[in-house]
Amino acid sequence: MLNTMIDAHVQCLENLKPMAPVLKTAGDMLLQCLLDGGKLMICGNGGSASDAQHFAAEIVGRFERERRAYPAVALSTDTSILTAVGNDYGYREVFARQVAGLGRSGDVLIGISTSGHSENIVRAVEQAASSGLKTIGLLGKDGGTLSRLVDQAIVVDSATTARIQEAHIFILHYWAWLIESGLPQTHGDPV
Ligand SMILES: O=C(CO)[C@@H](O)[C@H](O)[C@H](O)[C@H](O)COP(=O)(O)O
Ligand SMILES: [Zn+2]
Repeated sequence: MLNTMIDAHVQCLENLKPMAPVLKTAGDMLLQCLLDGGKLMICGNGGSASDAQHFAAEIVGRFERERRAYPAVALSTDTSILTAVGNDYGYREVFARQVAGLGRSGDVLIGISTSGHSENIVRAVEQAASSGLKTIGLLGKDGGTLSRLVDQAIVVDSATTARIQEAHIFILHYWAWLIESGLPQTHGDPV
């Protein structure tokens, strides 16, 4: 089984090579947002919530180089907001409500969903559009509903959630590198 998983993982990453232009375009959108004074908002469920938090940490903290902090917020971290909004408005609203409260025109929302169908991500993207944010979907399978809603859809060509998630974190690391390469550096050794 391990060899099968490794082969599928490698194939998923190989399939990203022809997507280089679209991955670069989306990464440049994130970089430009930060250079223009905007912030990144990221949301996902389960493993994708972890990916959202992982990426936000690399933007606010650092990836590989010393530089000033830049703003990125994972919408899966505040349990008081998640429980209040989930309890009062329903789980589908937990991210959209935060986009409504925190999102500003010029910000970018990244919605991460392996199925492309999670309702709370769909609602977050709808809210982002009406609040003037740009949107990127990090998706899988057939891209789902989200592929038709976001400004820039990235669909990992696999039917297996775990393999899609592994490609997603690879893409997020590529974006962290691309963003950091375009931001002013400060003195310090690469990590
Ligand atoms: O990490 C995993 C499976 O590998 C799970 O926690 C998975 O993220 C959850 O089932 C999510 O609810 C799936 O949502 P989505 O990717 O379809 O939007
Ligand atoms: Zn997982």
